Amino acid sequence: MPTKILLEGRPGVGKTTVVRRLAALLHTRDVVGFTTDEIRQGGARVGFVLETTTGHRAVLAHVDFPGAPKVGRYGVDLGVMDRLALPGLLAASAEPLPGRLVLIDELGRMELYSAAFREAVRCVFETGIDAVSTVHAHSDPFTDALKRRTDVELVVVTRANRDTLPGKLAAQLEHR
Ligand SMILES: Nc1ncnc2c1ncn2[C@@H]1O[C@H](COP(=O)(O)OP(=O)(O)OP(=O)(O)O)[C@@H](O)[C@H]1O
Repeated sequence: MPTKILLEGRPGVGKTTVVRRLAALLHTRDVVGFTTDEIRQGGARVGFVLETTTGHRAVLAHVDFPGAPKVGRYGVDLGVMDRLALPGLLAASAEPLPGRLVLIDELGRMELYSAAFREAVRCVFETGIDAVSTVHAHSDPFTDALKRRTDVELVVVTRANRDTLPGKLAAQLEHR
């Protein structure tokens, strides 16, 4: 049975750091997916950049982007989800090769504005592929349904466990 792990955490608790460290520890896995990180300017957060595991980067959201959609102060460029985030997820679920692992950071309000992304995530969770995804702690019908799935392990990321989680998860995912 494939391993599906959701890493839930409050904003800024360290979810992206956990999945980046995890990816660096996964020597036997072919990791496909993306992470999102904040862009800071003069100490203030001004946007978010999306980076694929293959090294492609683009600004997903920025205070200077007009939107729509807008999430808080940020205009979101949904084209970035289509161009960068989706192809890897769709390819991985279409052909769930042995050793492949999907990494998604994160299932958050900005990313979930894309209906195509939601559909790609649904495919990943329906297919027999291992997946690790970070997820916001907000209540939301799409992510609430994923969290309720009996085949999903929901792990809450806290300041107390964020340093040990990458190693624990790597051990779980490498010994297969
Ligand atoms: N294990 C850690 N030890 C020390 N600092 C950390 C650790 N993990 C994260 N941080 C710091 O906390 C901040 C937020 O980390 P990170 O971006 O990983 O959190 P996040 O939960 O993904 O945030 P967001 O909700 O904005 O996506 C960063 O400045 C990061 O350097």
